[in-house]
Amino acid sequence: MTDQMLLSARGLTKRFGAVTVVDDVTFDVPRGKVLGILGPNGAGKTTLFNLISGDLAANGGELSLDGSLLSAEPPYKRCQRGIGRTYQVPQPFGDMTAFENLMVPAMMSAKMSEADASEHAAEVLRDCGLLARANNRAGGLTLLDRKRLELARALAGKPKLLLLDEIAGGLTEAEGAELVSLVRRVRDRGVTILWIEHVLHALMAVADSVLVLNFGKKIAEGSPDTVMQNSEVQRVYMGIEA
Ligand SMILES: Nc1ncnc2c1ncn2[C@@H]1O[C@H](COP(=O)(O)OP(=O)(O)OP(=O)(O)O)[C@@H](O)[C@H]1O
Repeated sequence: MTDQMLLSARGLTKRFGAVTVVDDVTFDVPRGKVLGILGPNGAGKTTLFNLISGDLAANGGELSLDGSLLSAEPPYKRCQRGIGRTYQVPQPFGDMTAFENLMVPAMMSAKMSEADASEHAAEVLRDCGLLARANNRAGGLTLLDRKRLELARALAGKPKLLLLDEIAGGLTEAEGAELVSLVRRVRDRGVTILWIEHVLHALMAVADSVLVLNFGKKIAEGSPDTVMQNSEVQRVYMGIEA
């Protein structure tokens, strides 16, 4: 590993009972780059995120961030170390406003003062197209706005590593293009991103490289073009037989 790598995984393994859902997975993510994660349903992609965010403990292997091991640190510690994530099913504090939802990670994870957090929260809401909803109760937002809020909450904690779990599904073409441009802006500010996404054209528009999982094992890794031409990826992910 070199100091150009923000995140490194070595032999990462997770079992549920007798089933190994993340199987000896090794990869590096260079700083400031976007790594796309692909794989069929049940391949272990979200479980991989849960291991990185600390929502689940691994059965084996090692993860390091910024050159130091992420051992048994709980999720809130990992947030404070700069890991932010979205969940497939948005998890806002439903009774708080959109703005208040952002104040929590800005103050608790990014450790900002109330005044700085407030300014940052407003900027993130604007970036994510939610400024007009700042004072709306999160639980009353539409699904699209809850998805935007999910991303905004992750950004409000000022992550250096951002884990995006299927944020493009169900968007119109224009909304998808807006999302791609937002992810690019975030990357251009120096944030390193891992993005699980089935909406391939959105992912391919941003990803610097792609890693493919199948039954928990890494089956391919490389540039988007190379990976999409890989015959095993075409077979397991796109159902194309050679
Ligand atoms: N807490 C759990 N207990 C038992 N099995 C689990 C648990 N979480 C996930 N699994 C199983 O682990 C496997 C991998 O699930 P995971 O959600 O990581 O897949 P995925 O690649 O993210 O799928 P999708 O694209 O459908 O979101 C699946 O077979 C799933 O049923």
